[in-house]
This record gives sequence, structure tokens and C-alpha cells, in this order.
Amino acid sequence: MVRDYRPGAFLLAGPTSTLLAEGERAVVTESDPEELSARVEKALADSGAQVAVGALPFAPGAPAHVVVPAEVRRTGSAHPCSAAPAAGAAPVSVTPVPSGAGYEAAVAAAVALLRGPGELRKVVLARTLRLGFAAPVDLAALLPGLVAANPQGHTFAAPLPGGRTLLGATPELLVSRTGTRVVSNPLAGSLPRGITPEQDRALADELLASGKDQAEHRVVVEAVEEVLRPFCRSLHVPAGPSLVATPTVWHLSTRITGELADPGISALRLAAALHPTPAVCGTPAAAAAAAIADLEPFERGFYSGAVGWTGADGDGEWVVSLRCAEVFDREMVLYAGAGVMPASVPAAELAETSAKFATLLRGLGIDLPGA
Ligand SMILES: C=C(O[C@H]1C=CC=C(C(=O)O)[C@@H]1O)C(=O)O
Repeated sequence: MVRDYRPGAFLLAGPTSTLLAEGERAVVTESDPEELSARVEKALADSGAQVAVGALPFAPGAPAHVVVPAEVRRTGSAHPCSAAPAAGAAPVSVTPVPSGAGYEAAVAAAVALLRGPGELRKVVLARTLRLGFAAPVDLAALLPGLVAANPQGHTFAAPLPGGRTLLGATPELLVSRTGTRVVSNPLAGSLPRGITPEQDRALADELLASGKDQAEHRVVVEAVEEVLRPFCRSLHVPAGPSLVATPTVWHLSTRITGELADPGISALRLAAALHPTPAVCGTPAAAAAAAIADLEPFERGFYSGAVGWTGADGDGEWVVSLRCAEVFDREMVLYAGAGVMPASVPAAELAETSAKFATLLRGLGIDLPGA
């Protein structure tokens, strides 16, 4: 089904399910999270459609883009996806915004804020890589290779306003709802993967033993628990994180499961309530968002928002839009961020963002040493 993707369609390919949606019966553009769920539920009821798909932006107050498609196809896992690794065209221009040094300076400024007298405990700072190509980016040709390279994660292509596409391969599940069962799998605390198996194992052990990363992870789990608890009659939060690996990064991970108290609460409503978690913003959220606005020299748009679907029956799945790029014509803007804590070292956060860029670059067959 991944091979049937055509530009303008919506694709979400995960380890257990694949959804491809095409055409538009209705489009809901809404910035208020509660209004958004209500308007999408109404659009589904009015059209008789079973599923709506879309993308939520990072910034509170920016409009979400949700579509009731004309046609939806769903199957199981897209894996094993037999695609050869994509052979992406080499970019003709590569512009980091900010520069590596600029990013390290922003992390240092954030560390100073975190160590200061204010209330900020964690802030996630991102950077971008702007790639220019000689010809329009061929999404349909690139997607099978990206799916094949990310068997554990969710690969997505989501249409955005203005003919743009959000393309990515994320390891993080914001929330899924199946009947009354709710699952959220926050990630936070990361190290790049090693080159040899020994080095890789040592880095995994180092991550698990890192007080800075455990603290960075804990604030996300606490925030997710606090949001989900009022919606659930039971909620299970493991006592400590486990490790998950993407092809380029190790993460601390906690899989939180619950039973909804009110089956009328849709997956989209839960996603809107959870977003933005401290995995993409920080703690407290308002102070972190203000620091991000001060320290990041670009708009995040739909990076570090969410991508997913919600059904007429309330079921659905929303993933955090990470390891992604906004694609338009001959341009691709990649985004990667890292959680900054009082103990953060700017060079280490820069290396972490490079490893995060590599998820998409490798999956697209783009070779950019030192990006
Ligand atoms: C903000 C990103 O990752 C988040 C998710 C997992 C681990 C993270 C970290 O360790 O910093 C980030 O919170 C990104 O990939 O751009």
C-alpha cells in the first residue's frame, strides 16, 4: 500500500497498521483544541465517513489541519517492506539554521536560564537543515525506502496547507485509543547509536545510568500521567523507563496504558489534551514555550506537533511529528531538537540533534557527512 502513495495523500505506516487516505470531503482548520475535536466529530457525522486524518502544529493557537478524506484504505503492518534503501538525490544546497555554533550558544543560554532563579526545569531546543534540490522532491519514490528503514517507528506523509507535505519517521507515540484502551509512549533522554556493537551497548548502558537523562525523561512521564489520569478509570505507569533504539538514536521510553472512564473521549481529544508534552516543549510548558520563542530562530510549524487519525467511533492513533521535514517543491526543511536540562552540555545536544537528522537522511538515502 505504501507504493500506492501519491503526493497530496496521507500515509501513516506503523509496526502493526498502515493507513492511506486520499481526496478531501471536508477540511477542518481550527486552533482551539476542544473546538477542533468537536468540529472534526461533526464533520465525520455529517459526511458519514469513518476516519479523519491530519496534523497538529507545535504552537498552541496555530491552526491544526484535519481532513475528512474521500477514500481510506487500512491494512496491517507495512513490514517487511521490500523496498531497497532509497537513493535520494544529493542536495545542491545545505543551510543549517541556526549554525551548529548558534545552536550550541542557544543551548548554553537555556542552561543558564535553567540554573537561574526562574521556574524553568526543562526546555526542548531544535534546529533546522534547509536542503535545496535541483528537481522537485519525489515523495512517492522516497517513501518505501523510508518505511523499510524504520520498521519499529511510524513513517508518515501528511498534507499541509499550501501544497506542502510533512514527511517523517517518528519513534514516539503520543496516544492511541482502541475501544476504552489508551496507550501513550513518551520518549525523552537520548544518545546517538554506537558504530561497533560494543560501543553501541556501552552507550545504551550509559543512557540508562544517566541522572540527567532519567530526570529529563521523568518530567515527560509525569506530565503525560497528569493529563491522562482524569480521563481514565485505571492507568498503569511503569516504575522506570526502558530503552528503545531507532536506527540512529537510543531513547529512554515509558509505555503508559489506561482504561478510559468515558468512551466518548476520542483519540483526537486525548491527543489535543496531551500536546505539547515536555518531550517537545518543556516544563513548565508556558515558560518553556517562551524560551523556545526567544532562542529558536525559526518557526516550528508542524514539527513537534502530532500526525494521526481519529475515527467516527473515537478510536485513533496520533504520533509525535519528530524526525521529520517539511517538503515543498525543491526544498526540504529538516527539524531536530533535544531536551535541555541544567546539566546539559551544548556539544552533546548538538551531536544528539545530528543523530536525529540522520534518521531521515539515511532513510531517504541522502548522504550528508557532518550535518
Ligand atoms: C525533540 C525531539 O525528540 C524528543 C523525543 C525523544 C527524545 C528527546 C530527547 O532526548 O531530547 C526529545 O524530547 C526530536 O527528535 O526533534
